[in-house]
Amino acid sequence: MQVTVCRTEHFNAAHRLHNPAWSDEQNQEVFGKCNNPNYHGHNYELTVRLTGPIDPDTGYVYDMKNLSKLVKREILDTFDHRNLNLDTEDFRALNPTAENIAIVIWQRLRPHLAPHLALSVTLHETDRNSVEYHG
Ligand SMILES: Nc1nc2c(c(=O)[nH]1)N=C([C@H](O)[C@H](O)COP(=O)(O)OP(=O)(O)OP(=O)(O)O)CN2
Ligand SMILES: [Zn+2]
Repeated sequence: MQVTVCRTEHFNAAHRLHNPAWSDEQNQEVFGKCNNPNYHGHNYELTVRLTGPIDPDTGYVYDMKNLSKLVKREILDTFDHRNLNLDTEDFRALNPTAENIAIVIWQRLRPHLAPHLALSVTLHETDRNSVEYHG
């Protein structure tokens, strides 16, 4: 029997959507206000889901306290209250769209989880915009 456990966390970060291979005009046309040279911020809401069998000894798929600690260590400590473009190595050469942020989060978490657990992440960038990545 497979069960999914979920943990939701929040982080605040600034970013700028920009393609350095394009002209300023093209960047403005495609990314609009998200291309603001002085950056802008979002209150990101992140949900991490782990799917797997229930351990008969604990009754847990995965201890959510430990999941919280993992997300804090691997994601929040790096991204919270940072400028994603300037302060993080992850987005030095990668446009910090919601899609790319979700993939980076998944890649940061995956090595720390047992292979039998399926991992997916949902990232809300605004109340109305969200992306999902399942690996
Ligand atoms: N596929 C993607 N499209 C867009 C992304 C993205 O990461 N992936 N990002 C943006 C902007 O950065 C931002 O998320 C959009 O902000 P905004 O237009 O203010 O969105 P809201 O939901 O708050 O406002 P609405 O007016 O309801 O759209 C754009 N696109
Ligand atoms: Zn944005």
